[in-house]
Amino acid sequence: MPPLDLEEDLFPSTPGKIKIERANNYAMNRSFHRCFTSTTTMFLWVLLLIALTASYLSIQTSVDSATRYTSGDRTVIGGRHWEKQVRSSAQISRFHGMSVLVTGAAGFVGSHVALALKKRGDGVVGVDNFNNYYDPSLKNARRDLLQSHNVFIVEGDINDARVLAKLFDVVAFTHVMHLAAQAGVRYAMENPHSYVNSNIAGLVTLLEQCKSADPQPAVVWASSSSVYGLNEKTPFSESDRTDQPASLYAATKKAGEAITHTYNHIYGLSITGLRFFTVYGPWGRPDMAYFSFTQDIRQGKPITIYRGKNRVDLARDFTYIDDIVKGCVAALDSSGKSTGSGGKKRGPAPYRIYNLGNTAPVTVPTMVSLLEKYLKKKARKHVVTMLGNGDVPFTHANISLAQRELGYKPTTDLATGLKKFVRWYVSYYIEDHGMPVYD
Ligand SMILES: O=C(O)[C@H]1O[C@H](OP(=O)(O)OP(=O)(O)OC[C@H]2O[C@@H](n3ccc(=O)[nH]c3=O)[C@H](O)[C@@H]2O)[C@H](O)[C@@H](O)[C@H]1O
Repeated sequence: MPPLDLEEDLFPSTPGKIKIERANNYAMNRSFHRCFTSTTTMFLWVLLLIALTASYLSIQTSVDSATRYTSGDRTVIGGRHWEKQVRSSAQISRFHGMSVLVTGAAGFVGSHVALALKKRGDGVVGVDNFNNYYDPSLKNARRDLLQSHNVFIVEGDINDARVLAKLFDVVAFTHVMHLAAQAGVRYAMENPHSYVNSNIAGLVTLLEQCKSADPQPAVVWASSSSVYGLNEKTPFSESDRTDQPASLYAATKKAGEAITHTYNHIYGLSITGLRFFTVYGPWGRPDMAYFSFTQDIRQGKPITIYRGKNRVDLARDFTYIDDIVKGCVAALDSSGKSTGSGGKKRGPAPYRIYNLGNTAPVTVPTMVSLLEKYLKKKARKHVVTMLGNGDVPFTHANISLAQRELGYKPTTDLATGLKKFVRWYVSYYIEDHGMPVYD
């Protein structure tokens, strides 16, 4: 009789060292036979696998290129079902309504703007690449929210000209609200190319599509307060210099302003750039300080607070999301028409830039005390001198131009806005997941 543990002995834990010395002849013959049979079977399986892979690849290359793209719910991009969803989402339900393509629609500002437009009866289609710069589950939740209001988000990248072309084939967008971007000031030191890819290459791909479209849409897009860089004159006005960016993020936004200007000049695209000032609020970005501080304070983890030279506190003109949404919608409403079509300019078109800030800078330590109050928990603060990481010491918007031309008037101070944020945070992360509200 063969030893009971024979198979175990023939497949020892150290690969390549088969302990045959304990096996008798009977076992060797049997194992040889088994080995032979299993090698033949394995060979047949490998053949089958190769055949399957080859036929799969040939099917893939022979079908229409559009079928290679699938949306988040596996809808084939360019397919009939996809087209139906896009058309339905773009349906306008108010007199003189717009049809707006919102890029970055699963993002923080994008999801809020898309919803606001849809609620007032505009047609809205979103596009977003659902990247993992921060937790994609938050982006999926925003998508679900929009879906429940019949806003469809196409899962695609603004660098993908074919996806954009298909969207414009299906819908004659009157406006593009371009909010897709690589955000974050300090992350640019870790991943510089993602900024160039999204904020420059992606922007150009989108503008190429807009310029070729007939009719051309008007474009409103997100620039940033960071273009003011190392300026010391406050508050920051649109006419101030923007030639000393402190981060690559800022540099790509500044480049975006120059790039959009050329598309306005050469092709007659109506362009409005909005310089957002540290936007915060419910459904916000987890990479931003107010959000990550909230998470860390709740979990009893230490937070790092940067401080400027000479122990000066850093300050931001924190702007609440609802105010930003009003500014975006007003910019769309007042954008004026693009004059070109099919790549040809037919006359001058508007080129505008506005600050959308709150005009009330608040220091970072004050922001932290507000969070402590609403979370009913003290932060474990670790204060360090600001590193040379792209940060600027303060921001402060002069919003008189936006006030005059867009009727923009922010109404939410940081205390009120953070309270709303914390309320959302608790309901989204804690109550919805059955965890205790406060530790
Ligand atoms: O207006 C913009 O154009 C930008 O706004 C936002 O950038 P910022 O104003 O830098 O916001 P955010 O990171 O929340 O840091 C806030 C403050 O907390 C300080 N900060 C930050 C992190 C930390 O660990 N500690 C700390 O003290 C930090 O030093 C700073 O003083 C957007 O992220 C950016 O995408 C862009 O839109």
